[in-house]
Amino acid sequence: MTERSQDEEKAAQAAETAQTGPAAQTGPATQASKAKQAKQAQQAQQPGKAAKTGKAGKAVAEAKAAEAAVAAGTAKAGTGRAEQPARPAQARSANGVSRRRLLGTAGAAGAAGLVAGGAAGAVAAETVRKEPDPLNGVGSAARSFHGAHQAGIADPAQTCGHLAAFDLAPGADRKAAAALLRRWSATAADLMAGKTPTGDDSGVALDAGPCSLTVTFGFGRTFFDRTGLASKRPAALEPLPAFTADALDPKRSDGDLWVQIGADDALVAFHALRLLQQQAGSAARLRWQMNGFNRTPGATARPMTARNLMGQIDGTNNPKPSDPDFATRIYVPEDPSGPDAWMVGGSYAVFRRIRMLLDSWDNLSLERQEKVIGRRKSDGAPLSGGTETTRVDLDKFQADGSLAIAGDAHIRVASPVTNRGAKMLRRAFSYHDGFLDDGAPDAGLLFVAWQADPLKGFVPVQRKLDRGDGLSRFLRHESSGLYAVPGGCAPGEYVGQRLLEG
Ligand SMILES: C=CC1=C(C)c2cc3[nH]c(cc4nc(cc5[nH]c(cc1n2)c(C)c5CCC(=O)O)C(CCC(=O)O)=C4C)c(C)c3C=C
Ligand SMILES: [Fe+2]
Repeated sequence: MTERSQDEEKAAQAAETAQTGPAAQTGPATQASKAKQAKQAQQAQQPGKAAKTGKAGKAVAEAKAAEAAVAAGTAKAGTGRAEQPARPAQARSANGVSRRRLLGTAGAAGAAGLVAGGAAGAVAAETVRKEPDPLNGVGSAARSFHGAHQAGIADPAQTCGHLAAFDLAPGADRKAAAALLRRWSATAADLMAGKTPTGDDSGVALDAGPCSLTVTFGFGRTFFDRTGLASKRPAALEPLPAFTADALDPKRSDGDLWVQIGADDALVAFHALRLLQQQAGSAARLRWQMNGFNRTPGATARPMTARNLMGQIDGTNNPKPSDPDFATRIYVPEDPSGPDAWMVGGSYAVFRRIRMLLDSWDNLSLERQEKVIGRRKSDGAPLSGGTETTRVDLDKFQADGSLAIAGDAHIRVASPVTNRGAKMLRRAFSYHDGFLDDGAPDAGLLFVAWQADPLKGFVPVQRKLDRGDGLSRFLRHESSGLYAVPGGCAPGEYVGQRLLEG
C-alpha cells in the first residue's frame, strides 16, 4: 500500500483550495470535534495490519479463485496496483456564503404568535428578501461553451441535472439537423455566459447568474441514418452488448440526439431544458427526459466527494484532469486521416439509468455494505487501509488470511488493474422519481461514463461487473444510451458542424 507523500497531499490540497475557494465557514469547535470524531471512527474501523501468516498460501489460492471466477477467461487480475486515487471529483466553487435574510419564514409557533396582531400578520406574510443580494460565488460561476472540448465532461457535476434524448422528426434531414444544432449551440452559449437569449421572455432564470450551467450535445447511432451520414458513423457507436442485469425500457433508451444539462440552480437548469425543447420546433421531438441531482455547493463543511443514494462516497478513484493519460483516455485523439476525424476532441458518453434496490440494500449490515463496495462508508477509505485518497491495495490480506478487499468487491471488479487498464470518467447524478407500488423508492443513479472509446472503457468493465460484482445484486439497469459527443466549437460555430458540413 502506498500512501501519498506529505508533499503530494499538500500540493493536492493547495490545488483543491485554489479551485474551490475556502470551504463554508464552521466554528473551530465544530471543525475540531468533527476531526476528532473522524479520527475515532477511523481508529475503531481500521483493519488490523495483515500479517503474513501461514495462511498466506490458502489466501493466495482464495484470491486466485475469486479473481478467476470474476475474470472468467479475461486477464489474470489483482497483481498490480490500483490507479492513483483522484482528488474529490465534486470539488467546486463554494466560496460565496449567502447572506440572504428571509423574513416571515418562521416555524409554526412563531407564525402563530405573529398573526395575533394585524401589523405583525403583515410581517409574517412578507416572504421576500429585505435587501437585494449580489450574486454569490455559486450564482456567478460560469463555464465556457466554446473550447476544444464541450463543457459538462471534465468539470464537476452540478447540483441539478437534466438528461434528455430527442428524435428527429420524420422528414427532418441533414440541413434541418444542422439548423437545429446551430440554434441550440447559440442558445447554450448565451445561457452559459449568463445572457438571456434573444426572444426569450420566459423570465424563468431572470435574476440568476449562470450558476455553472453546462449544456452538452451528443449524437446517437440512429442520427446518422436519419441524416444520410451513415458513412460517417464511428465504429465506436456499435450497440452496447446485452448484460444480465439489464431490464431496459426501450422508450427511455437511445435516441437520435442527446442533451446533458447541469447547473447549480434548479431554475437555471430547467430554463435551459425548456428553451432547447421549444427550439427543437418541428425538427425534433423529445424522446425521453430524466432529472437528477447532486450535493449543493456549500452543503458540507468542506468540499468533498459526493455521496450517492446508497450513502457511499462515490467518485474517489475517477481519472482526474491532471493525470498524464487523462486526455487520451477521455477524448478522441487527433487522427485527421481516419473516418472519425470530425470526432477529434470529442468523447463517448455511456448513459445508464441504474435503479438501486434500496430496500434490500438498507437491510444489509454496515459491515456487509462496506464489503460489497470495498470501502468504508463513513469516509470512503479502502478496506485495505488509510484514508479516502490512499491507493487501493488489492493484494492485501487480513490477519485471518482473507482478502482485505473481497474477490467480488465492486472496486476490485471495476478497477483498471483487473480490467487490462480500462478506464472511464464517471460523472453521475442521483435521481428520485417517487415510490413504486410496493413502496420501494424509484431512485438510483443517472450514470454517465465518458471515454475516448467505449470498447476500452465502459464495455469491458460492465461485462465483468455483470458476472462478478457483489453490488450488482442491488442494481437494475433500466435505461441505456451510447452517444458520440463531438468536440467543442469556436465562437460563431456550432457543435457538430464538422460532421454536418464536412
Ligand atoms: C461499468 C462501470 C460502472 C458502473 C455501471 C458502476 C455503477 C455503480 N457504482 C457505484 C458505486 C461506486 N463505484 C465506485 C468505484 C468505481 N465504479 C466503477 C465503475 C462502475 N460503477 C469504477 C471504474 C470505479 C473505480 C474503481 C477503482 O479504480 O477503484 C465506488 C468507490 C469510490 C470511487 O472510486 O468512486 C463506489 C461507491 C454505484 C452505486 C453504482 C450503480 C448505481
Ligand atoms: Fe461504481
